[in-house]
Amino acid sequence: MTDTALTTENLAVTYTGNREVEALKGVSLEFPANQLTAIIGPSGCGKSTLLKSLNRLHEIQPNVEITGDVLLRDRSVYNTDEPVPELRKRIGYVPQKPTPLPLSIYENVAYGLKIHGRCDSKDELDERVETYLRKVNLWDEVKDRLDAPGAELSTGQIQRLCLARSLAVEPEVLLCDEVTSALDPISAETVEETLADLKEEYTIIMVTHSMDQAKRLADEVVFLYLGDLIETNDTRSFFENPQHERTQQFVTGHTAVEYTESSEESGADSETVPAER
Ligand SMILES: Nc1ncnc2c1ncn2[C@@H]1O[C@H](COP(=O)(O)OP(=O)(O)OP(=O)(O)O)[C@@H](O)[C@H]1O
Repeated sequence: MTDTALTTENLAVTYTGNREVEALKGVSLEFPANQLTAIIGPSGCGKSTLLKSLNRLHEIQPNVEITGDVLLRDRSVYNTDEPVPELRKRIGYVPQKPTPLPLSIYENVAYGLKIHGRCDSKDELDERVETYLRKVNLWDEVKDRLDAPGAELSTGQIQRLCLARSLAVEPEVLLCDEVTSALDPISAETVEETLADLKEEYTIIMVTHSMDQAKRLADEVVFLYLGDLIETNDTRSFFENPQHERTQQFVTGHTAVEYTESSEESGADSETVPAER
């Protein structure tokens, strides 16, 4: 039986600013543990909204209403007294544009370990920093300059440093928001290789615009369309034998997005929208 790390129960998110946008319309899903799930769909279909609502990140913005629930294992993410920063430690988030702390490479990784009192001695801290830098395949590139500012690294290296920083607080789930899309192709490939290694050990949920990346990396695929969950399946079945007509259109690059206020806002139009960016 598949072990489920995270569950959404009829999760609905509405932005209530100048215009009301139903970004997610009652999505019920199970994310399997120690696997990588890719969330895909046309622009404006609710991918980022779903990802951010998994660890309550969307609450940073004003005018957002949410109903339903998210369960981490069997504990509610929304109906809980647990402070949100503690929750976000257990469900980490890696953004599209990586931003290192204004600290050294070493301190970028040590920061979370120190704050959460996870190391009793300097030796242990050194060991843990090395462990996490190795996990993201960065150790060999930085071991001789650990005191250099994190910001001096290349964008691809910074993305891996940010991954190491997220892993250092030992999250149960890692949310990755288009983490390769701001990178040059070689850096993107290196980060992708790192994610392929990490998925053996971590539950990763990743938003991607690239179907090729989803095919290469994902164990499971979730397909959203205008805020609705259309189909979820293991990656091979999803691409080789899509069950839903909309999925078939999407995987063949012929998704026609209906003209709605929300699709207008997100830049989609009524013409055929290419599935790949
Ligand atoms: N802060 C906000 N206020 C109002 N509407 C928003 C807000 N954020 C997102 N939306 C709208 O909610 C819908 C879903 O947006 P979301 O960013 O989740 O989609 P997405 O699939 O991640 O899009 P993309 O692929 O373009 O990044 C879109 O119609 C978008 O315009």
